[in-house]
Amino acid sequence: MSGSALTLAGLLHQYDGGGGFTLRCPEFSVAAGESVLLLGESGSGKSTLLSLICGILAPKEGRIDIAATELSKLRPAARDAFRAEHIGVIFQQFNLLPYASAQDNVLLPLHFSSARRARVTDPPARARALLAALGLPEGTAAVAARHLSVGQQQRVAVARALIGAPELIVADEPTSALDATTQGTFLDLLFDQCRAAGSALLMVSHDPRIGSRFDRVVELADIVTTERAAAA
Ligand SMILES: Nc1ncnc2c1ncn2[C@@H]1O[C@H](COP(=O)(O)OP(=O)(O)OP(=O)(O)O)[C@@H](O)[C@H]1O
Repeated sequence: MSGSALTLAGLLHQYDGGGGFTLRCPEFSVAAGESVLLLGESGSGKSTLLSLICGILAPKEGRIDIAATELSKLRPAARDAFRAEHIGVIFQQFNLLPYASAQDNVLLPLHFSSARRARVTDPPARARALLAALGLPEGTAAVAARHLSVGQQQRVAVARALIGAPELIVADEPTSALDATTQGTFLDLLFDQCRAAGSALLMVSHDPRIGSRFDRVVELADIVTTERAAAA
């Protein structure tokens, strides 16, 4: 499994509440260091699939392998620890700690994973270097996340995902709040950093225009089938 950052097989997920949304993914994989854009309409199940891949949701059936570990076999606490160590997640809403500085937000994953921490020689210096490489103005590292612009918060979220070079970066529409020019610059920086860290990148979006930057573009509908329970 050394050539694969992520492998899904026979996956089945069903939400207990809500509209009875069911998602099946027979097979899908991302190679080590590969960048893949997953395209799908709103409501098609992109975030659900990413939550399964990150171990935030557990599948009813099937298996998820990341970095040669069967994530789907782990209990919730072990899945959280695994995520901290092997996956950098960039959420749609960034999920930054609002009162913590940009630098402290970037350092957060290292508190949850000693292995990831061990891969960074000087964490504060690395956090500042990542923020600078992602285009944060000098001095911004000390500013509380809640005082940063949306674009700056996006960069902090990316630096937090990248620190400690996890095998897989998972990004849920990270450019949705950016204009076209800023989006291009942001993606250049994200790709540079993923390449430097050797991380695979799986990004979901509904915007096909960014596809040319990726090694592979996949339509969600080609890898998953979904069903909704009929309304009562
Ligand atoms: N917590 C939940 N409980 C029950 N059903 C849910 C839950 N979250 C999502 N769903 C259902 O799953 C479907 C897929 O949602 P999901 O967020 O995965 O889609 P998406 O493609 O990421 O959408 P968007 O692009 O708008 O973020 C939704 O239409 C909704 O019906």
